[in-house]
Amino acid sequence: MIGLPHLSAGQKAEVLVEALPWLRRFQGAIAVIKYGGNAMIDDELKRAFAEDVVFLRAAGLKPVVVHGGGPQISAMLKKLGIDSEFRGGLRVTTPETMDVVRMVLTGQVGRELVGLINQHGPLAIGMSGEDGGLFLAEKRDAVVDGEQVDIGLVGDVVEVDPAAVIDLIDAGRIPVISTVAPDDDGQVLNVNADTAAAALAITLQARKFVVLTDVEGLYADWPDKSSLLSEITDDELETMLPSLQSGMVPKMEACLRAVRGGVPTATVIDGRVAHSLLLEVFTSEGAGTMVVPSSAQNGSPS
Ligand SMILES: Nc1ncnc2c1ncn2[C@@H]1O[C@H](COP(=O)(O)OP(=O)(O)O)[C@@H](O)[C@H]1O
Ligand SMILES: CC(=O)N[C@@H](CCC(=O)OP(=O)(O)O)C(=O)O
Repeated sequence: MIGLPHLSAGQKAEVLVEALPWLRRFQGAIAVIKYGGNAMIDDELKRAFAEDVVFLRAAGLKPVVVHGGGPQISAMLKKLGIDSEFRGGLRVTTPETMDVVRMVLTGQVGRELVGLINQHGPLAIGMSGEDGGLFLAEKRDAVVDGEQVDIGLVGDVVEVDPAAVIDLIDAGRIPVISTVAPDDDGQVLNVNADTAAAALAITLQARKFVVLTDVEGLYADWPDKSSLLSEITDDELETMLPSLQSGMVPKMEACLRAVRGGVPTATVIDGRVAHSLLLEVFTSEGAGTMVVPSSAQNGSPS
């Protein structure tokens, strides 16, 4: 975990004052926050994430957490001696793998996050795409070197019924969502968490979509560390998408989809930095890479 330098009283006051316009701008706003499994590195970081989410709620935002758990699923599959591979950033999912995905995401990762948030009060309620008809999924292929490849029980969200999530938000709760989702026949599919989070952000008309991962943001020329982008438009991102690799493919596709779907900004931030979520929401510098519509300038808060 990366620590913060010691601040004087004056510097602390400055930080609080700087937050004021952002607190005003985001009063009552829904923020969909995707917490990637690769960013859940240690207990302290997970605790800091839970604090940030509770802070957002206390500051008058309406946070909705959508979590991943890719590394946690891989660890469990390994423990059980089940082979697993990714194609085009998506896990090849057999029926046996699907059982493990569901168990780990909903029964392990989701439970842990709910527990951490609820150390601050009875706020978080865990649910999956199966609960209250939240997500309807449809089987999808992966695209590898321009070819469609069958990757088994993997789906894309095709419909979102946000009623259950809205009920929770209206009751002052923080929904914590895992992204397994049934298809039309009730077959449960493995849905990439970035993809599902974007679909939910669009349906909820979220004012912010923030994705926590294990890099500083999007690099124009990965892995050249000097090529980190602080802002990119949706059109620029579309042009760049075919050159992206591995987990960045579904992640940046999700950001593009969210912004094109009406979410004002989508930001990829470094989940390995404690409280990066607060920096992103409440400071003028922000954090990570922000995707903005080509037609809009992000600018400063009003
Ligand atoms: N252009 C790029 N910019 C940043 N990261 C990239 C890029 N291309 C590939 N990556 C890789 O994508 C990873 C993030 O995706 P992923 O591992 O799926 O994270 P998460 O579990 O948070 O969804 C990074 O750790 C990095 O190794
Ligand atoms: C289809 C697919 O790849 N599903 C993902 C679901 C979890 C996820 O997306 O987790 P992260 O956000 O931590 O990557 C998987 O099985 O790993």
